[in-house]
Amino acid sequence: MLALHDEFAFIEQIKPTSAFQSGLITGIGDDAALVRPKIDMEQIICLDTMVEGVHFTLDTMTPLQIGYKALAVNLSDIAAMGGIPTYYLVSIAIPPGWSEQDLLSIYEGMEMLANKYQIDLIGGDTVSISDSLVITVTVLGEVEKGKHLLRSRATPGDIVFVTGFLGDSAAGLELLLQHGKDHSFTDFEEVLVTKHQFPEPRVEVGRLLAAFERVSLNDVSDGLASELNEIAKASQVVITFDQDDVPLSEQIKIHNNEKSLEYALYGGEDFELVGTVPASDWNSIKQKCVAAGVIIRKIGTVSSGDPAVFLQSSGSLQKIDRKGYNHFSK
Ligand SMILES: Nc1ncnc2c1ncn2[C@@H]1O[C@H](COP(=O)(O)OP(=O)(O)O)[C@@H](O)[C@H]1O
Ligand SMILES: Cc1ncc(C[n+]2csc(CCOP(=O)(O)OP(=O)(O)O)c2C)c(N)n1
Ligand SMILES: [Mg+2]
Ligand SMILES: [Mg+2]
Ligand SMILES: [Mg+2]
Repeated sequence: MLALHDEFAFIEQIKPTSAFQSGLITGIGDDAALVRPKIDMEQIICLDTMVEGVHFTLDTMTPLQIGYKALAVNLSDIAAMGGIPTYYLVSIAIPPGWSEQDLLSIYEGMEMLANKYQIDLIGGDTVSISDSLVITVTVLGEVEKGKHLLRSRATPGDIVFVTGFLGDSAAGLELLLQHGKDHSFTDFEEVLVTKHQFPEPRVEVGRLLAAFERVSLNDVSDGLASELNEIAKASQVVITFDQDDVPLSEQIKIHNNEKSLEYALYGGEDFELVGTVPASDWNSIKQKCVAAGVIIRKIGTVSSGDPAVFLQSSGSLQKIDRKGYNHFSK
């Protein structure tokens, strides 16, 4: 079955009829989009791709969830820079077998977040492909001049923090691969599965952190071990975190207590934020997160030395390498 009869008729259907952003000059319909950047802001630009068979299958995610997550993972990268998202573009390569309704559902999933964050779809590309669906979302964002958050700003003496719970998405994926998305999951399994299908990008936390003087920040796409190593390397510091402080949900402990730490360290796709701040800012940050309804936990400290990450558990220290999700070593 041909996915679409007419590429142009499809584009007409997904074209927004109104805009949230006042800086939008021309969106969908010309050779390129035109936007007017705000003079006192820096522009942020990122993209992430999701590939059928690699990031999702139709057994793990509905078309609506695929769309939602393709935008969510990019909003997570904007959050990790401390930014406000503004616009997005979508490139979609569609194989045979996908109905027009499936494709509209993908866009509906993206719209859920676009409406929440008041961001405009301003362009993209629609092409055919032989086998697997590929969706690439580009997000533009902005941050006050000098207020962007980098991975490279950790300093000895900082505390290390992480938002939310880690590992739930990987545990949810395991359940989905085992039973398929149409299975009737128990309530606690449903929490894990939902975390995999509808991750919440931590844009509000990124914004509140951007008000602080010095924060290093990264989002958890490939697992805590990988992200902490990225901060350690970018900042040229040592990070030590405590096994007992890794935030694990009640649900993951019920699902598989023994493997829960492994999911948290190496599973990925949590899309929480991990970073470091001066110890003097910690209480204030914690209070602001609590007020915003987001869990945030201190998990470790930063010290000087050759870049490395260590896990502390019952008195012993274990070096944690940059293992985690890697597209080319499985
Ligand atoms: N094929 C590519 N061409 C150019 N830059 C790339 C490519 N792949 C990744 N990057 C860049 O490498 C950096 C790390 O990418 P990635 O690990 O995917 O980041 P994240 O995990 O935050 O999404 C980013 O700055 C990204 O833009
Ligand atoms: C069917 C299926 N198999 C495996 C996974 C697990 N998985 C795929 S990509 C990925 C890591 C995150 O993706 P990546 O493209 O590395 O994101 P980025 O770091 O660029 O944000 C994980 C854990 C999945 N989501 N779905
Ligand atoms: Mg990426
Ligand atoms: Mg990232
Ligand atoms: Mg990413």
